[in-house]
Amino acid sequence: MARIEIDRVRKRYQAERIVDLPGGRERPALNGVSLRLAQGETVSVVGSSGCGKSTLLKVVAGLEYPDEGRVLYNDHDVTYVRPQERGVGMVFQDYALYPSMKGKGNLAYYFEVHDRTEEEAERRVRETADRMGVGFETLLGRVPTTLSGGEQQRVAIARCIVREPQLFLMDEPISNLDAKLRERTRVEIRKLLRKFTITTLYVTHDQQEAVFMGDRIAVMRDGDIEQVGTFDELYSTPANLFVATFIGSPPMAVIPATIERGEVVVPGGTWRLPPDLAGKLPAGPVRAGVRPEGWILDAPDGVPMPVRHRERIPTERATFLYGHLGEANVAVTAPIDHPDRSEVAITPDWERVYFFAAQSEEPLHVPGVLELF
Ligand SMILES: Nc1ncnc2c1ncn2[C@@H]1O[C@H](COP(=O)(O)OP(=O)(O)OP(=O)(O)O)[C@@H](O)[C@H]1O
Repeated sequence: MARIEIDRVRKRYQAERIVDLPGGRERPALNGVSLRLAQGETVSVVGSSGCGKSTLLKVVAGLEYPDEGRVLYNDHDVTYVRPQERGVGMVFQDYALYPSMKGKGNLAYYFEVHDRTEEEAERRVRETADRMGVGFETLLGRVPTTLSGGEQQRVAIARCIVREPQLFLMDEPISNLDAKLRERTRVEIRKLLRKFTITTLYVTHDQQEAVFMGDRIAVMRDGDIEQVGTFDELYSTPANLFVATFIGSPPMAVIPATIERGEVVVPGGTWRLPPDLAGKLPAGPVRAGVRPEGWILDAPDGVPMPVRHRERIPTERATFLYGHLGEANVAVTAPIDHPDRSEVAITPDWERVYFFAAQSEEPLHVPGVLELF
């Protein structure tokens, strides 16, 4: 197990394959990324396609070398150490099991190529199988083609664990599985990670999976990490508008607004600001950010919102009402028995509303945070 430090890593692929940004600018796959993982911690790396997640993982594994920056395991600089000397276990989307070997052979192969004794291999495979939990033993006697995707992924994970890696690197390990199996397998992986407490970097494009797996979550965009934190930190104190809208489902509504004489003017109406907020926000255009649970329904100063559709969430005893204010998509949490109406009136709960600059992603006001200026 190791403490990992990724220190200002920059990685640019060959010029002809670099992604172009609008305006002819080019950007590297990693743009000076820093991240620390505590011993035994799982950090999820989440972001949309092409943002650099896999490249980050490859640099940490030693499969790619950075142009600048360093990677340290327990304070040792391993930036240019070969992957096989780093003690990392890697699990990818395609299971990459040795197809001709049974589960047991897949686990024991490492000991064979490293000239370890058969007794050691036997003992370690047995210990790992025991720790992998119920039903794993039976997978040892089967070849990969006879296993389901989830089973193959369990064998792939066990094949890493049997080598006692310092670090686990997982890149979309369950994205090839169907929805039901994905759910089951993610619970299983999470349990294993907790049980073995191996430091893990877990890459996914799925926000919910990132939240489920990670002790902390790193949100990436265009080669940069925008913010790292627990789900609660990212949800309640997002560093910018991108993180605010990326984390949370349904997402935060972002409503173009104008601050004028202590009021917020939005498409379809006006809300009066409480005095502390009125004194804090600059007059002129801003963007108001409100999460589904941050609305008050049918207050006297509510702005009308036509309800386009409703989604009942029985497990939460709630209904989401979806509509628009101007161009902005809005989701509102309502009680499960909220009457089916074509229009509701909505007012932000001022204790929960965010304000962002109109032209940049900078937060102007984050609820619960006293001073941003
Ligand atoms: N071998 C390569 N050569 C050239 N460009 C590459 C190479 N690998 C990745 N890239 C580019 O670098 C950027 C980051 O890619 P990367 O695979 O790290 O993103 P990602 O976030 O993992 O994406 P995805 O979720 O689609 O796998 C992308 O623009 C990609 O096209």
